[in-house]
Amino acid sequence: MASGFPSPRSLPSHESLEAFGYDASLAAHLESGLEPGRVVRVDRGACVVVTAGGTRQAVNRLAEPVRPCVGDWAGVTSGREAVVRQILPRRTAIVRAAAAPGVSAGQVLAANVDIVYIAEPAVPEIDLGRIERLLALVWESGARPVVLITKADLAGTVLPESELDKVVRAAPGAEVVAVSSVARTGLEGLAPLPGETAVVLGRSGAGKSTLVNALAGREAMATGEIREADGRGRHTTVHRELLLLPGGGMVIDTPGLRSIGLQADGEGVSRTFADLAELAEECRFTDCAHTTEPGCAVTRAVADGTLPERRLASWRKLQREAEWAASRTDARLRAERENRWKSIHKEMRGRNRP
Ligand SMILES: Nc1nc2c(ncn2[C@@H]2O[C@H](COP(=O)(O)OP(=O)(O)OP(=O)(O)O)[C@@H](O)[C@H]2O)c(=O)[nH]1
Ligand SMILES: [Zn+2]
Repeated sequence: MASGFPSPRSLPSHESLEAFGYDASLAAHLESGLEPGRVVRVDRGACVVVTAGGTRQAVNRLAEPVRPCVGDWAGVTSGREAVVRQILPRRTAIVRAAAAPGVSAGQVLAANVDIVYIAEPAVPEIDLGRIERLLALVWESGARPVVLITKADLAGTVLPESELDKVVRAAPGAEVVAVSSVARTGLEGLAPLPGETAVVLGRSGAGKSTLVNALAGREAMATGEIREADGRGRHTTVHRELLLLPGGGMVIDTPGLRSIGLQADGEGVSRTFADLAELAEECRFTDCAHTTEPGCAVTRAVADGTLPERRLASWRKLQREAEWAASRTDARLRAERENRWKSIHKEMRGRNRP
């Protein structure tokens, strides 16, 4: 199903809602009178849900300003078309800052995922900063990141150890694997376990859809050529889609990410730079800014080559961005609170009038 919506169909016998990960703790949140369903495809606002009765197109009738996103568990009423009336609490959510200026709420890229494959191609060159940025997003979400250096077959017979080592050092706490979807290397043991959901994130042309097809064992997603000039992709995938894999896990393909803005100032950045945080504990001053302070363990590590200067700069940049995003969120929440109070006061004044 590379393009177009599926016509309503019944679930094959091996596909039940449990196969998509439905369980008692989700059922506990379902409003009475609604049927559970998982959002398996989102394409410019239109979505497809899978319910016990089959897969069908859905329309959104949610009261709150929440948009269903791929991976969501929904409460629906269903006829020929399903109607989404509730979104069950998300266990995890991959959220990036909204691209549009003036909009402070983030965009949920995928929900209820256990694993995020961060796809970064080995050629023309590995962008460590992009990996760190995505790692911050993933650690923040509650899902487990796995960094995949894709197209390893194009980087010589094996990806040089030194290259891979740089990635490992930029991704403390995360698994790093060199893979080739074409030569089928590095894929063993990669697929999510039965009931688990993975999502692939990365820039256009990183090989996300090719990887999803390799895991699915069929051409489920269309793949694209990359531009000769700059080795970038052409944004072949335009929708987000969840597939059930032969092994029982699920994987979500997504369109190439143009921007990866950080949304919150939580655990994300500090976990991504856990090595730096550990070094900073050894600085003489607890409020060390790691610039010109004497006894700074961070600048010492840069000087003796154990910490790449690039990584320190990347940390500063992402931290500043996350703090700024958090302060904007605070300002927005404050404004919303004030507006709510204003309208309550106005209403009370109206009521007290004789
Ligand atoms: N040699 C080689 N080429 C690959 C590999 N994986 C993907 N490619 C090629 O890279 C190009 C882009 O792959 P896609 O899978 O379409 O990339 P994508 O990340 O899904 O791109 P968008 O859908 O635009 O976001 C295609 O020409 C693929 O054949 C690989 O492991 N080895
Ligand atoms: Zn310091």
